[in-house]
Amino acid sequence: MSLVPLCSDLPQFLQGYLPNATKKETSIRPFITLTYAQSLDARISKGPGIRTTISHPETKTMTHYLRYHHDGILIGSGTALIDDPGLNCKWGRDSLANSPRPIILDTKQKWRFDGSKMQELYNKGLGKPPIVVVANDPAIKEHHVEYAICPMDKATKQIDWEKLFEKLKKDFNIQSVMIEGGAKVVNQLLLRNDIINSLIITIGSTFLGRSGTEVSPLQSVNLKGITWWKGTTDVVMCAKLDNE
Ligand SMILES: NC(=O)c1ccc[n+]([C@@H]2O[C@H](COP(=O)([O-])OP(=O)(O)OC[C@H]3O[C@@H](n4cnc5c(N)ncnc54)[C@H](O)[C@@H]3O)[C@@H](O)[C@H]2O)c1
Ligand SMILES: Nc1nc(=O)c(N)c(NC[C@H](O)[C@H](O)[C@H](O)COP(=O)(O)O)[nH]1
Repeated sequence: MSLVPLCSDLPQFLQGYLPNATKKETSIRPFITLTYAQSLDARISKGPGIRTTISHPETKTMTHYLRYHHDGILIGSGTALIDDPGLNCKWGRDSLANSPRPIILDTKQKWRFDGSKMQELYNKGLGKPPIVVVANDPAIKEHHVEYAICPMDKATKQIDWEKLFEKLKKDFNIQSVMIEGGAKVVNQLLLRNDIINSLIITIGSTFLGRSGTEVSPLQSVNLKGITWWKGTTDVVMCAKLDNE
């Protein structure tokens, strides 16, 4: 399905929140944007296993514009398994060149590239092959997939985000990453003002109800540098996570 044109005021609205392609990034980590679409009751889907459209076509195009500006796009295995996303970039002329590298956080190796929409796009020359994040040398190695081995923290049984992003930059030359969900990933990273450079949230004018998958971090989070855009049915908020 093709995209509707990008709203003319969105590039300027987003400008201060995107990685600066012309400025040499000196940090040991890539520029990281956390982005997702939520309902008015802070749900990102109708419930476990239900792929749910929240964004208006205008903000869907904005998501592809954001993909255009990043080297990598990271999602959790939950999203990969439920949504079977393509994660390519349909904005601009050259889909392959403009697409970010998909990065799937799948330490339990449940997701397969084989048979996925990502593979279909890769085979058609419309998307890049993924990097799968694993904790140990993978038991199964799929053709065209690269693996980022990132040890788990023994206490939390989670990968160390800082080490992962450092690895993505050092070993895969990923200078910017857009994080597109899902809830478990977003809830962790909303607390990481030391890692996240920009937060871009689309809010759709719908309620998804209490059985929906909720985005709500463990503790309160303050924002700064807040700015809003208003579309036909959605609003978009850009902000930075505060250090307080
Ligand atoms: N509206 C949106 O913008 C949006 C975006 C993405 C996903 N979604 C929805 O979100 C839902 C999926 O969310 P979810 O929370 O179930 O899954 P998720 O995508 O957050 O993936 C969770 C999985 O990722 C892995 N993971 C996450 N953090 C990890 C860490 N620190 N270390 C190691 N592994 C880690 C684990 O395997 C975990 O089970 C789906 O319904 C999807 O449609 C909505
Ligand atoms: N911006 C946005 N609005 C939504 O309404 C929605 N449901 C998502 N969800 C993000 C999730 O990761 C999806 O799986 C991918 O957006 C699908 O990506 P593709 O179009 O297949 O490339 N994102």
